[in-house]
Amino acid sequence: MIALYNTEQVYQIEKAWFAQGHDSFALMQQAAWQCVQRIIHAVQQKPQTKRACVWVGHGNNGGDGWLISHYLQKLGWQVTTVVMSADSLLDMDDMLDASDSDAHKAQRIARQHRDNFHVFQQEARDALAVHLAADVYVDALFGIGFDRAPTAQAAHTIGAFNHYAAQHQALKVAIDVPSGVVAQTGQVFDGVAIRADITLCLVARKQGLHTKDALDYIGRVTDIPLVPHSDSVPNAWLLSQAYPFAARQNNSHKGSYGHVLIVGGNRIDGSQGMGGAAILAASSAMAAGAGKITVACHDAFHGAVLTSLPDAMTLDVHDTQGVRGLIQSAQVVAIGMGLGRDATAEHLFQAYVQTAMEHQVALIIDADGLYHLATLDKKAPDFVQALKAYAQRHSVRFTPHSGEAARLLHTEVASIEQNRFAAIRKCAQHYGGDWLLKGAGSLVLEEDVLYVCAVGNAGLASAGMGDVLSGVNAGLMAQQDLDTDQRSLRQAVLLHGMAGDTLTQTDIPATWRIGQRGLQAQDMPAVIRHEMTTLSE
Ligand SMILES: NC(=O)C1=CN([C@@H]2O[C@H](COP(=O)(O)OP(=O)(O)OC[C@H]3O[C@@H](n4cnc5c(N)ncnc54)[C@H](O)[C@@H]3O)[C@@H](O)[C@H]2O)[C@H](O)CC1
Ligand SMILES: [K+]
Repeated sequence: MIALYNTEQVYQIEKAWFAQGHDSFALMQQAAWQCVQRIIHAVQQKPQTKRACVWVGHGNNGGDGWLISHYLQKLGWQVTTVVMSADSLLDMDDMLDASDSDAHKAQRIARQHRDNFHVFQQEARDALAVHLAADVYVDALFGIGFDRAPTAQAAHTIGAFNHYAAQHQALKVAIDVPSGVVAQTGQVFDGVAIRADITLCLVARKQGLHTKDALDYIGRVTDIPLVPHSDSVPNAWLLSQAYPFAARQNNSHKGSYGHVLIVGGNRIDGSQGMGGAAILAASSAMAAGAGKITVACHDAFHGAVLTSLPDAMTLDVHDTQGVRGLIQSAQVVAIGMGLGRDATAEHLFQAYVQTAMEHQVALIIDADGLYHLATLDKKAPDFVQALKAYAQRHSVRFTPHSGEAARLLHTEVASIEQNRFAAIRKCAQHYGGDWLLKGAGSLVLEEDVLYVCAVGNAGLASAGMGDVLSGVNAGLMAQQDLDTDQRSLRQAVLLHGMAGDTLTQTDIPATWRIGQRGLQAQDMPAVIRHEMTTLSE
């Protein structure tokens, strides 16, 4: 797995390197030289490609850019350097001052050899445009220092970069971070960011490159490590490979693979009801290999459950005695999908979670279960504290999307989205247990280790996909013959993401192809079974 770092950790790695006596400017020279090698490698199929347009900002990312310009010219490339703002240009006496910042040293080297540069916005657009024909566009505007909504000047420059690069069909190479992406959180403001084909990630892989908006801007990420940092503890791990399953023992029987109880699929007076949620969860649990499944749902849906899952047992979700009895014989209870949000549903939720705790049964709390948990956090804090204590010793998984997480933390969705890494840690601190924060680049916090899920796509954001995921989660947790990794929350997230990617892959016959828009939850269980098979070979 690839280690992911937050920006403080990256700065720490660089600081520790300089503290050992290594020169920071030498590091910048090395960074720039390595980037030049990767750029040349990227266009090696087109040997006639020798025109670059390098856009430089006024921080150290810009410093990298000035040196990249200079080195490419030393190698015979025709290079135009576009300076974002005149105020970053050294005036003549600055040019003679050898003492100052790395970025200025870089600029001085580039300009002392009379590299040709143009100041964006100072020259009329059409006058500038004639200099902008190139095969490679290099984004050295902002790196890990970009930490807020872009100023007008930054937004204008980023927009121009994307415009001219597209006009010249140039390869877009982002240095360290695509400008406009916040390296800490993956945020992009109003779609203003460099749409890189390649991101050359310096020193260490930034966590923000793999979650939220960043996924649409990073292109292919290549690491340029530059300094040793194996002793630094990463903030998260990038998950892209699911854990393989061992073949099942011949002398096993379905009892070995656990009994899953799905509690949901309710019908609140007058509503159509949400039987589908329970059916999706149940069929996904079976697809993930659960031995036995019982669905405690509104009896109006028992027929539908049996039609889609003949081997499932059903129970009325309001039959508290019956459900409590069944909880005792289940390995895992997944509660919340389509349970409803009225007072009765809240009471059922609390009663069944209480019973699961009394009988040491594993829990998955999703959807309306999370809704009630957030309400009970204020209304019945002792119950929530008891669940937190229980979650320290037993498997309890919470699987919110950003909206549910916001309600659980009694805050706004925006505050979750602006730092998802911090949000998932707050949830775990407050409620205990293991957490999944769904969304682009889902985050998993399991056994206090943070993971970013690199599989899956926007198609998984459709209705019912969360119910499928809860089912896969329950199905894996129920199987006592699986090891910790194979039964883990991150394994469920990977399986779910892989199924979504398989369903929307483009290199299959058109008749079977499903677009991300067309992806539906009921397509998933069959593919989950397929993924389970490929992981068991
Ligand atoms: N020796 C080294 O330290 C090395 C650094 N590397 C490169 O340096 C950048 C990080 O450089 P830094 O100066 O910290 O930040 P940036 O270059 O990203 O520029 C930030 C610059 O821009 C301003 N700014 C921040 N946010 C915004 C915004 N939203 N709108 C407008 N302006 C903004 C901010 O005020 C700063 O002035 C790193 O990414 C590497 O590329 C290398 O690792 C080599 C060694
Ligand atoms: K950049």
